Amino acid sequence: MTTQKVSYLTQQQAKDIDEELFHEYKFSVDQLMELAGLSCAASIAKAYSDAKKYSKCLVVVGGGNNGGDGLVCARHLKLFGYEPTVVYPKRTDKELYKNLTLQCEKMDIEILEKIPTKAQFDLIVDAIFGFGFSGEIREPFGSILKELKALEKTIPIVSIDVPSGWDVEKGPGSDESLQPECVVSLTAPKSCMQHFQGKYHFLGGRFVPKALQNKYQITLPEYSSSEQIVQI
Ligand SMILES: NC(=O)C1=CN([C@@H]2O[C@H](COP(=O)(O)OP(=O)(O)OC[C@H]3O[C@@H](n4cnc5c(N)ncnc54)[C@H](O)[C@@H]3O)[C@@H](O)[C@H]2O)[C@@H](O)CC1
Ligand SMILES: [K+]
Repeated sequence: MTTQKVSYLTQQQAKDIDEELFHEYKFSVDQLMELAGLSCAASIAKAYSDAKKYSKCLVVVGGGNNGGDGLVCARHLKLFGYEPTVVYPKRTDKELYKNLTLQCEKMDIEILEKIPTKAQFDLIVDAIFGFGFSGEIREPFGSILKELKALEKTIPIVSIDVPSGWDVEKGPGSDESLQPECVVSLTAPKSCMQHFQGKYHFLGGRFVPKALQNKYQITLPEYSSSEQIVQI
């Protein structure tokens, strides 16, 4: 764990940095998503390293880029020896998402529409909402978050970037706000993470150019050598 200082981003700053990465630095979405999803799987492999004990991972995927990170994460978890199942209630009608879904299917990762009631899982990956979340939670995600909340006391939840149901800046508020055991912040933690009380907080998404970091005056902990993640 690091004791170095870390900055927290407002929702607008997260969106501005995202825009700049794509439009000024000309990264493509799939480039950054691959690194983001990989760092989530790497964080899981670090915090929940016993791939037998935590074999059955349920990856719950939303319709935006946070969901895309979840699909990439599922693929890497499989390569790391876990047995992920994806729940993808509203498939995104874009080529990138279709490709990510196909890649999972071709790696024998089951893709379901609903959370199975009978199956037992060892770990839940929350890839429902990231920094693009706002307003009242719309269905089917309100019901899905309720189902996950009923499981969170017995199964550890790992949230990608922002715990779903949390206001990106103010933190948990509604009854549907998850209380994850682990969060993997991407690029830099969002303001809501100042309210995080879980066990593990990692930073991943090691793709921020120094000039961009300086422009937004973001202080981040140092990644060591070739590591994709650093524990905060
Ligand atoms: N530059 C970056 O920082 C990167 C960000 N990435 C990921 O991209 C995420 C942001 O992606 P997006 O901007 O696509 O946004 P999100 O994926 O956070 O959220 C957008 C999705 O949630 C839905 N949604 C929003 N509010 C809702 C509500 N109240 N009820 C129901 N549905 C709601 C939208 O319809 C949309 O499908 C980040 O959190 C991170 O996970 C990574 O993929 C790569 C790089
Ligand atoms: K999330």
